[in-house]
Amino acid sequence: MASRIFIDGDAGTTGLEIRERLASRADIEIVAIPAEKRKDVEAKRALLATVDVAILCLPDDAAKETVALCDALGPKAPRILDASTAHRVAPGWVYGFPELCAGQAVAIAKAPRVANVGCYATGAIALLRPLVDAGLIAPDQALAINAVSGYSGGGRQMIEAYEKGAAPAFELYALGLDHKHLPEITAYARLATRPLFVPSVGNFRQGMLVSIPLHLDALPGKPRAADLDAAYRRHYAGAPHVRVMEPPSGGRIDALALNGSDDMELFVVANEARRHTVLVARLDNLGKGASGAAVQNLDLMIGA
Ligand SMILES: NC(=O)C1=CN([C@@H]2O[C@H](COP(=O)(O)OP(=O)(O)OC[C@H]3O[C@@H](n4cnc5c(N)ncnc54)[C@H](OP(=O)(O)O)[C@@H]3O)[C@@H](O)[C@H]2O)C=CC1
Ligand SMILES: CC(=O)N[C@@H](CCC(=O)OP(=O)(O)O)C(=O)O
Repeated sequence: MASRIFIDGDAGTTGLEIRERLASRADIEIVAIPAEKRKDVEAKRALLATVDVAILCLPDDAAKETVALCDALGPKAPRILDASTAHRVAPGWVYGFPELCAGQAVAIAKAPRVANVGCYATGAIALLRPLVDAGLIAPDQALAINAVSGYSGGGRQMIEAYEKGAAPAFELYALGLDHKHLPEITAYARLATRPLFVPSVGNFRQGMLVSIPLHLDALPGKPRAADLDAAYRRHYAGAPHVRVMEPPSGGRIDALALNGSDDMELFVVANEARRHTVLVARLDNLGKGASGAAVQNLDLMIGA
């Protein structure tokens, strides 16, 4: 029997992308609230009681409201996959990043409530966690993470601002140094010291790079860049959506090259003579950074 899925927030950027990815699936029945009632609490409550999984593609406060509606349904509550930031480090929720560590995909498959990983966090944790687990980065290492995203990462309002020419071509933001992805990056990369995170947004719709510069001599055991690359290859062997790449021959990495894909690529670029390296993750913020990851998690949850 097909799994019944309700996408709460299906008119938004992430919701629409998920709907498109699921539209042709015979094993999934998408159920929806008529557009004019899409924020109506009673209509939501009634539908939630009839579905297997609710996927929340809402601002954080609205996601919390829908979770409260589910709580009130008791045994009739659907399983939840929340794409917002609201529950990523909350007790009782499983973090929706199947490649995080051995056992994470199984935990997602069984979980009643899964918090889909954040877009920047996907790149940052993918780069950091295997190296922390391998003892190549110390949990208390002083780290700085840089990133650039396409403007669709900011949802409908940012998309509208860029598309009417009312936004700068490129800017750094979150310069209060307290971006909303820092709690999940710190927790799931197993860091004891909160990293610095400097995101930026540019005048292109989608695409993302997350990069972490490191002095090799500041790392435990003073490894070679090849040791970091080898740790990634061990960690991601058999992961269908993550590829460890050779360093780019021209010394450049295009942020848009994975657009339209649900995969992520990792690079270890280095100047070994200088003992410098930069770890880079490339992804589509709407693909592996959001809707592609959500479908990957949903497939685990429904056993597809
Ligand atoms: N864009 C991205 O790259 C990523 C986004 N996310 C997360 O996904 C969530 C959605 O983001 P995104 O799709 O970008 O945002 P959008 O602003 O594009 O979409 C959000 C949608 O939710 C609707 N909405 C707001 N309140 C309610 C409600 N009470 N009931 C039903 N619908 C409601 C909005 O309608 P209206 O506009 O009319 O208010 C809008 O259609 C956010 O939490 C975001 O952090 C996660 C990963 C990446
Ligand atoms: C360009 C831009 O504004 N990006 C958003 C992050 C995208 C997003 O919504 O992230 P989640 O995966 O956590 O939902 C931001 O920095 O707030």
